[in-house]
Formats: sequence, C-alpha cells, structure tokens
Amino acid sequence: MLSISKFEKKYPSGFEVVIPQLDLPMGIHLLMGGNGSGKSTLLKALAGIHPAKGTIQLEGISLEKQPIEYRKKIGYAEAEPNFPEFLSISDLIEVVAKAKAATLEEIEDLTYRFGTNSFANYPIGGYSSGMLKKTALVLAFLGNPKWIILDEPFTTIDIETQEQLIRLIQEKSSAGTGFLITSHQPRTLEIIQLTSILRMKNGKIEQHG
Ligand SMILES: Nc1ncnc2c1ncn2[C@@H]1O[C@H](COP(=O)(O)OP(=O)(O)OP(=O)(O)O)[C@@H](O)[C@H]1O
Repeated sequence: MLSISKFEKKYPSGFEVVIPQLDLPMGIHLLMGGNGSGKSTLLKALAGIHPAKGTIQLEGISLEKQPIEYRKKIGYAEAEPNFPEFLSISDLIEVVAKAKAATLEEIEDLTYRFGTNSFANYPIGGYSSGMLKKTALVLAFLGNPKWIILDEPFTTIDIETQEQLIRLIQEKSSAGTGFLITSHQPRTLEIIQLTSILRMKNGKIEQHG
C-alpha cells in the first residue's frame, strides 16, 4: 500500500497540489491529467525528491521518519531525466546498485532488456533523449523496489523498448511490485490490466476508480 495523507505542496506561484487522503493498494495505477495539473509534482514528492507537507508511507515505512529505508524501497524515473553529463550509465548503475543492493544478474537483465550495453561507457552529455530515458528506467527498476514510479515512461523510447517496458511492468507487478505511472498515451497501457485510473485536475485528484 502506498498511502498519502494530508498532502500539500505549494509553489511560490500559488499553484498547489492538495490530497487529503489517497491509499493505493499494490497493483498498477495510472495517473492522468492535463499539462500542468500537478502529476509530476506529486510523483517527485512520492519519490522523496521534492519536500511536501503531509504523510507519505510505503508499506508502512514513512518517508519522513525512515527516509533512507523509504528511498531504498522506491524506484523513480522522471519524465525528462537529468544526470551529470560527465558520468556514464555504468557509473550511475554502480552507485545505485550499491545503494539498493542490486545483484549482478539483475543489472545484466535490465541493461539487456533496455539495450543500454551499446552505450554503457559513453558520457551522458552525448546521449539522445531516448538513451537518457532508458538510463532512467534501468535505474528505476534496480534493486527490486517495492514500488516503482514512472513519469511519462513511454515518451522518447522506441516501439521495441516500449514493448520491453510493458512486459517488465507486467512481470514485476505479478511478482509483487506496485506501480504508479503517468502517461498522456494511455493506449500504450491498454494491454495491461490496470488496478485504477486516477485523474488529476488543478492539483487535486478528481476521480479514482
Ligand atoms: N519546481 C517548480 N517550481 C515552481 N513551480 C513549479 C515547479 N514544478 C512545477 N511547477 C508548476 O506546478 C504546476 C504543475 O506542474 P507539474 O509539472 O506537476 O504538472 P504535470 O501535470 O506533470 O504537467 P505535464 O503533463 O505538462 O508534465 C505547473 O503550473 C508548473 O508550472
């Protein structure tokens, strides 16, 4: 269960995301909403990147009270990934794999599925947008997180990688990983049995079902 309670995140512009209570059971949840409705803001807070008011708990582990344990149990890929340009995907994998106790087998499987071996040692500054997205996805899945949060994961990746990603989401979900995914292309997810579709408007979850 991913639980959000009394959540508030306000920007200086006055825009705010307010969620009194949201409990997501293990499963695959799709978060939809127009541009600027607050989806990425919520996802960044759930990933522990943006501080926000309220309580966020993942399988009973509190982001506020057990921040390291919480972050080890969550994987996150942002919509427009940004990494230090002088590093390579291999460098990032090494750091994240160590922090999240990922196995060599897991690294080999993920890098094979996402086809990142061909640019494993290139500096990130030279990556295309698709290569950057693949890098973010490999890192999000490393260490078998309990929940994986994917912000627009299907944009910029080729069809073959989109199919790989759908297969991986299905496999991991069957093995007990929860997913919260945003997408402006819900048709990509049509073949997946979704647990719920959440709709966000103006910083509020309008509909959940
Ligand atoms: N770091 C920030 N500082 C200030 N305002 C921000 C910041 N990030 C987002 N916002 C503002 O918050 C609002 C919601 O943005 P957010 O990125 O969460 O929307 P979104 O639903 O993910 O949009 P999209 O579908 O376009 O990606 C927008 O008005 C945006 O300008």
